[in-house]
Amino acid sequence: MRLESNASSPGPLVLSPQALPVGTRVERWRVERRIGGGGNGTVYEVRSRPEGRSYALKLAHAPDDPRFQREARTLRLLRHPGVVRLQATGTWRAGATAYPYLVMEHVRGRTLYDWSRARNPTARHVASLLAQAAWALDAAHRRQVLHRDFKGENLRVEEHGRLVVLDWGAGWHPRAAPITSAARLPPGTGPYRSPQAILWSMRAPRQTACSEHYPYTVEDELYSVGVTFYRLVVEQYPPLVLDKAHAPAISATVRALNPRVPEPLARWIERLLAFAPEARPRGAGYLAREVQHAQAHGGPDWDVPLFGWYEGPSTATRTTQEEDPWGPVAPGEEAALLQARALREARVQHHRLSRWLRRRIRSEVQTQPRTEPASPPEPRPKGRWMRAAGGLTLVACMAWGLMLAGPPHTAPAPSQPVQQLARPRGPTDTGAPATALPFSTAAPPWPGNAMPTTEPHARCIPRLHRYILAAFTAAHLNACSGPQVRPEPARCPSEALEAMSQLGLDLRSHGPIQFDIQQPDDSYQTNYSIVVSDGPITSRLDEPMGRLPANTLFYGRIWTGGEKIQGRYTLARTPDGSEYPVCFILGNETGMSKYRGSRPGHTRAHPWSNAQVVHHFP
Ligand SMILES: Nc1ncnc2c1ncn2[C@@H]1O[C@H](COP(=O)(O)OP(=O)(O)OP(=O)(O)O)[C@@H](O)[C@H]1O
Repeated sequence: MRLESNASSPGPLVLSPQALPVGTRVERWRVERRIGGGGNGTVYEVRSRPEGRSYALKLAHAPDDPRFQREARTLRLLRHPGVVRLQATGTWRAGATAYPYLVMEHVRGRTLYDWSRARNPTARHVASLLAQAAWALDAAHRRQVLHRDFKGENLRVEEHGRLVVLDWGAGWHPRAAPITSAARLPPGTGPYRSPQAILWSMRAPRQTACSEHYPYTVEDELYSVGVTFYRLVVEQYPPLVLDKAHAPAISATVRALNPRVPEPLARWIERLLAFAPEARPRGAGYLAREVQHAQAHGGPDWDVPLFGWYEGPSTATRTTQEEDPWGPVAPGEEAALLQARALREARVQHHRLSRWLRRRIRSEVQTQPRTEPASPPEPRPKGRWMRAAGGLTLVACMAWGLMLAGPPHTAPAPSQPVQQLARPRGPTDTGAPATALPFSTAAPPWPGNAMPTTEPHARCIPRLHRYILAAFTAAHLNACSGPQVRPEPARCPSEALEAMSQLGLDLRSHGPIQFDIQQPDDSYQTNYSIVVSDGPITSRLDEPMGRLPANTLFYGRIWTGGEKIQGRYTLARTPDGSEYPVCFILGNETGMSKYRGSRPGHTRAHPWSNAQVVHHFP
C-alpha cells in the first residue's frame, strides 16, 4: 500500500489510485482487494452497497483520464456474454483530484494462458474457447467495434469454461473519441501485430505523411486471434513473416511443436496467421461457426490433454541444479494443477525453434532499429593516409552492415531510427462517417484510427539519413564488433537523457524484464533457463516504469564473453508503438549472472532479469 503525503506540511494523507487499502469507499463501492494493474488503471474487486454484490472496479491512474470515458462508450455498445459487461461509471475524488473509474462485472477465473497452465486443456476445450472468442469479436464487429488489443492476457476463462474478452480501452468504433497518443500504429501489443501493420510502420516514414495512422482492420484483429491461439497450443509466439515468399507452413510447425494438436485446429490457426489478409477467415462469425463444426466432428484425439503433466522436480530444474539471485524455487509446488511439458523436451524444442527463427525468418526483433549509445569521440588519426584508411574502414563497415541487413524488401529499414519523442497532431476521427467493417487493407477505410496527440511534432527523419544510420548501426553492431568481453564505457546520448526525463525515469528507475522475447515468457513458471549469445536482444518490461507501461519492449545488445552477461538497451518501444531513445543496462552495474554449464556461444541464464536506468554505460 502506498500513501502519499506532503512531508513538509503534514496534512491529510492522500491515497494513491494504484493502492487503495481494503475498505476504501469509492462512492457506493467498497474495495475488497486489488485484482491487478495495467498501464492506465488498477482493477479492484469491490462490493456494491447495500446489495453486497461483487464487481470489478477499474480506477484510472491519471486524473480525468479521457480513455475511461472512451472505454465506457465502447462497452455500452456491446452486449454479449463474451464481452465484459459495464455496470456503472463514476469519478473518485482524492483531495482536489478526480480519477474516473469503470465498474464492470467481476469475471472470475484466470487469464487465458494461466488457465491453460493450470488446467491442461484438450483440443476440444481450446476449440470451444476459440469459438467463444470469435463469437465475442463477431458481436463487436457487427457493431463496428474493434478491440485492437486482443491477446491472452485480455481474456479470462471462468471455472466452467466461459471466456470473456476484457480491456476494451484500446477499442475503436466510428464515433469513438480519438486517443491522445504520439503513436502512428494503434495501441496494441508487439507480437500480436499483423505483418501488414509491421510493414506499414516500417515503410510509413518514407511513404506517408507523418500525420497518417495505420488503418487497422478486421483482418488485423483475426491475426491477433491466431497469435493468441498459436501461443496457447505451442507456448511460443509464431514467427513473424514479413515476406510472403518465406511464409512457413504454420500448421506443420504447430504440429511439429505439439503433435497433440489435431490437424483441423492447426489449420485454423494457420489460416488466422496467413500472411495475406484475404487468406484469413472471412470474419469472426464465420470462424466461430467453422471451428464449432470441426470441434463437433473431432475424434478421440480432440480429448487428449495438449501437454504432458508436470512430473515433479528433476535434475533439469534449478531447484536441485542451479543457484541464482532469484533464490530457490519450491519443488513441485501446485504440481497437481501445473500443466507443463517435460522440461528437457521444452528446452530443446524452443531452442530449436529459436535457431530456426533466427536463420529463416526476419522477425520484428531482427529488423528493429537498434542504436548504440554515442561513444566518446575517438582520437583523430593524424595525417592524410590515416584519414583515408579510416574512411575506407568506415565504408567497408557500412557496406558489410548493409549486406548483413539484406535487401530492403526482406529487411526493411527501421521504422523510426530513434527519435520519436515528438509526434505530429493527427486528424481527429470525430465526425468521420460511419463505415462498414473493412475486409481489405488495400484502401484505408477508417480515417478514425488517427489519433491526435498533445505532444510536440515528430521529426520524420529523411530517408538518406535513415539508411546511413541503419547502415552505420548495422555495421557497428554486426560487422565491426570483434569478440568482446564487455563494451567500452560510454555516455548516454543527450536525446536519451531528455527522453528519459520526459518519461519520468531517473537513476533509481529499474524494473523486471523478460530477458529474451524470442523465447517463451512462461519459463519462470516452468522453471528452466534460456540460452543466449552475443548480439541484438529484445526484452520486455513486465511492470510499468515511470511513464513506460508494462510490455514496453527494450531493444539492445548483449555481450556474453565475460564472467557475467553485459547488456545495454538504447531504444524503448511502448505497446502503442511509440519509440524513445533510452539508456538501460541489463541486471546491475556488474551485469547479469550466468548459469553453470554456460560455454562460449551458449550462455545459459535466467529467463527474467532487471533493467536499470543509467546516465553512463559502465
Ligand atoms: N472485469 C474484470 N473482472 C476480473 N478481472 C479483471 C476485470 N477487468 C480486468 N481484470 C484484471 O485486472 C488486471 C488489470 O486489468 P487491466 O485491463 O487494467 O490491465 P492490463 O490489461 O494488464 O493493462 P492495460 O490496460 O495497460 O493493457 C488484469 O489481470 C485483468 O485480468
